[in-house]
Amino acid sequence: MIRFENVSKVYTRGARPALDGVDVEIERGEFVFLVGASGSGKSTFLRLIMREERPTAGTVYALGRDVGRISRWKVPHLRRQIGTVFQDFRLLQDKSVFDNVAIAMQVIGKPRHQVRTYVPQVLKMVGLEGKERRLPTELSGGEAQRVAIARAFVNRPQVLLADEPTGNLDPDNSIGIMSVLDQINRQGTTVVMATHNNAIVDQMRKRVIELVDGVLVRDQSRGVYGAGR
Ligand SMILES: Nc1ncnc2c1ncn2[C@@H]1O[C@H](COP(=O)(O)OP(=O)(O)OP(=O)(O)O)[C@@H](O)[C@H]1O
Repeated sequence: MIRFENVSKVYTRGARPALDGVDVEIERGEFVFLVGASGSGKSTFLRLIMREERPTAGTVYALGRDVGRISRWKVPHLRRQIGTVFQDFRLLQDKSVFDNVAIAMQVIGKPRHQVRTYVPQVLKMVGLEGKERRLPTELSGGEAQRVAIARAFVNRPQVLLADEPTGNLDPDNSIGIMSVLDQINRQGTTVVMATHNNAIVDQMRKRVIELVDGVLVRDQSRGVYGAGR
């Protein structure tokens, strides 16, 4: 599903690599935490998968393709199959909850009857039934992140990448968000989540990949945040 083969990423010539010789494989249907200190390369790892960056050396495969080499015009097609969620939600502030999610379907040309059917279904799944007409300013942080997840998932991507999705949330809301991500994973979507949230990682007992200064130092199934360190 996702494979890094000896991947390095150097943003600025002469600077320390953001990723340094990373080799790892993530299978279809897995749930993986990516942990490490600030600046250890977690966001870079995710950006390489969605082709926001290209590797300086090595190869990144996602969904059967060499992501660094697909032509520019095929990048949108790749991204359709990869949902993304960020710490800061990134909602359209002047659009309702419903419209924030509907847009993800409309931009890829899904017919209106499908939008009317699937948007309420996915909003229900994330626990926002009855809040379709609210604006983002009328939501709590936890609710806003649920909208962002609904938007990322409504087209049923094969992969969901989440960069610090609980970073702005209190512990209760974080647990709620993790339960939604877990449900999504149980429906078959591969989830890769970068996080500093040790309580969440310790509680979920999923695979943990740890980066230190761009080097993969640990890959543990059913791991915890700071094993053996
Ligand atoms: N666009 C960029 N240009 C230059 N350097 C960058 C760029 N993006 C990231 N870096 C550098 O690459 C390294 C890894 O950054 P990255 O954002 O991947 O780390 P991270 O683990 O996601 O950090 P955080 O937890 O703070 O988000 C850092 O040293 C960072 O300063």
